[in-house]
Amino acid sequence: MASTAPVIMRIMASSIQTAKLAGGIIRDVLKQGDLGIVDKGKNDPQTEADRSAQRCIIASLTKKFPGVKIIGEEGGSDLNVCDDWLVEDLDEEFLQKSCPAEWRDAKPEDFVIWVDPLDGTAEYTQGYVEHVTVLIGIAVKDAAVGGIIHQPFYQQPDGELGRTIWGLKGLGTGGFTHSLAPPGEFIITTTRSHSNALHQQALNAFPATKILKVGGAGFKVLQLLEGKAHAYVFATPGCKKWDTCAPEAVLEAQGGFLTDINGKNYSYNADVEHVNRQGVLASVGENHSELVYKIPRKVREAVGV
Ligand SMILES: Nc1ncnc2c1ncn2[C@@H]1O[C@H](COP(=O)(O)OS(=O)(=O)O)[C@@H](OP(=O)(O)O)[C@H]1O
Ligand SMILES: [Mg+2]
Ligand SMILES: [Mg+2]
Ligand SMILES: [Mg+2]
Repeated sequence: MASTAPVIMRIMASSIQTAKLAGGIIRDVLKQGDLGIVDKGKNDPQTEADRSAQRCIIASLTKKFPGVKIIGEEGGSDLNVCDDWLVEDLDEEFLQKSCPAEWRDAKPEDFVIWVDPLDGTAEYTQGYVEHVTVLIGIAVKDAAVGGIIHQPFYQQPDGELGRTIWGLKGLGTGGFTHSLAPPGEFIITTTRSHSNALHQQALNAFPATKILKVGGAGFKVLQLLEGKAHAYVFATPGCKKWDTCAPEAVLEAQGGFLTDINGKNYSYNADVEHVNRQGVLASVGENHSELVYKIPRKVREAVGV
């Protein structure tokens, strides 16, 4: 029987299942060995895994939600996919949850789904597979509201590969255990493949006890959620709306913040510029605005207030 749950609950439940299948495709491409790397720009690779995972996600979500706008990192995809790549089912456990009142009446035309089929592509090609995530972000009008972060290479205690983290503002999060980062330290997580002089100036302004250089916006936000870092700093343009929509929604559903370096949330409607011009600053604590003011004015002015 078709579910009568509100649209946002069905999009979330379908995205959970779709992200898992996309994760399997990403593992399969690596196993088979020919990554089919194409350079989209400087330090901006695309592989067969990015292309195939995107086709699976966009074809599945388009078929299930024909009235919803979907924007994927890898551009227009051929939606004519084999049945094995079409996800029909919804995550039943998620569907049992109660929909927060604020999203209950949202209509298909209110949504934009931002898809990053493989976040951390540079790291995927270099063997840092634990940094890789599949990101499906759900915006209602301007706001990032729901998100799925799937880690295809996460090893479960029973040996199974992959785990799926979700967050919906007003409902909460699932799929991981939230921990706070160690008090008395200040650990920053940041890019390992897209640094520059401006970004370095911002990093230098923080009293960091440790700097973790890892790939992907999804993985960095997981480090915040699991207490491995206190703040995620990226003080330069480069990452895009599909990098931040899902991580922002999951982090904020857990009480954290993901904003530009001026402390402002990005907009995620269908007409926004894809590049996050004012960088990224994310944290789990209640001192987010203090972090904003640590970034030197000259960095802020160069990136654009
Ligand atoms: N300068 C530049 N050029 C092109 N692409 C860029 C740039 N900076 C960040 N990104 C994209 O942002 C995603 C995360 O990359 P990083 O971990 O290096 O940076 S970040 O700190 O999370 O922004 C990662 O997304 P994926 O392409 O999905 O892997 C990067 O491609
Ligand atoms: Mg990319
Ligand atoms: Mg990305
Ligand atoms: Mg990507």
